[in-house]
Amino acid sequence: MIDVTPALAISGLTFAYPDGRQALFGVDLSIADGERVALLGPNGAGKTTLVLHLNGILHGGGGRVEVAGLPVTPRDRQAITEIRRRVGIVFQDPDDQLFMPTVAEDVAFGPSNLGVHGEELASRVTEALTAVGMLEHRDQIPHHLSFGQRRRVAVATVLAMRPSILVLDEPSSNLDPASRRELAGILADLPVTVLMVTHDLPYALELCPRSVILDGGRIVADAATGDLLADRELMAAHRLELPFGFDPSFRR
Ligand SMILES: Nc1ncnc2c1ncn2[C@@H]1O[C@H](COP(=O)(O)OP(=O)(O)OP(=O)(O)O)[C@@H](O)[C@H]1O
Repeated sequence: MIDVTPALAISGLTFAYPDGRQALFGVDLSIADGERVALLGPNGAGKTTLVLHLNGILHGGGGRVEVAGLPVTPRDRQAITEIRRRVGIVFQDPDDQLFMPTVAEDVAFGPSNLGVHGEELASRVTEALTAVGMLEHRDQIPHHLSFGQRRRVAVATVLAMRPSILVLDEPSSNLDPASRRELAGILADLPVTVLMVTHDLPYALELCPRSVILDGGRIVADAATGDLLADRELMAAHRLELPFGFDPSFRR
């Protein structure tokens, strides 16, 4: 039988911060295994709030989040450890994720905490660093690398956990054009389900066949990325702007 359990299933997710500000108003989102989806929306739309629910950092509102069929239940420590293995979040600032003396040790840190050791650990480190084109830097001090290289290593630290879904928060931010393009090539080849939060609409078009627009804590559109970006009224209504001169129809 074919397994049709979605990689991510969110239903009726609501959340208000302790100061009373409601950030999510009943979000429903299902992502199939192997899909690559961009999460778009203006500042303050609720994108980060949504992402922080995927591994239980934020919780306590209404609704349900399931990762590969496993409910995100933050009060169950064993379940949440498994969820944090399954949901790999690459935060915007790689320095939030790199703190060991060498690149290889940073990549080994997560899996070794889960009890992976010896040859299995070594092969995961090699595999993850190879996937991001950073194997030759394995013995370097992370903070001696360039920003773009550190972002790639941050992606490797998450890949080494063999996540069922990779969540990328603004992966192209602060990269020069060549690094941005190289990272796109790396991300396009990863055999993993991806949810990418981005304001970089050409990047969304290049990497994600499907996009979801979140605005005011609600999903307001969910369609093929090319179709969304070509809908000028929809884009303007949600403060989404393509770079000057960029024509999304060229890429479809
Ligand atoms: N810690 C907090 N306490 C209270 N309100 C918050 C907190 N964090 C975010 N918010 C509010 O929740 C709403 C959603 O914010 P969120 O950071 O999720 O938006 P975003 O879509 O990620 O924005 P951006 O594109 O600017 O990163 C905003 O109104 C924001 O002011």
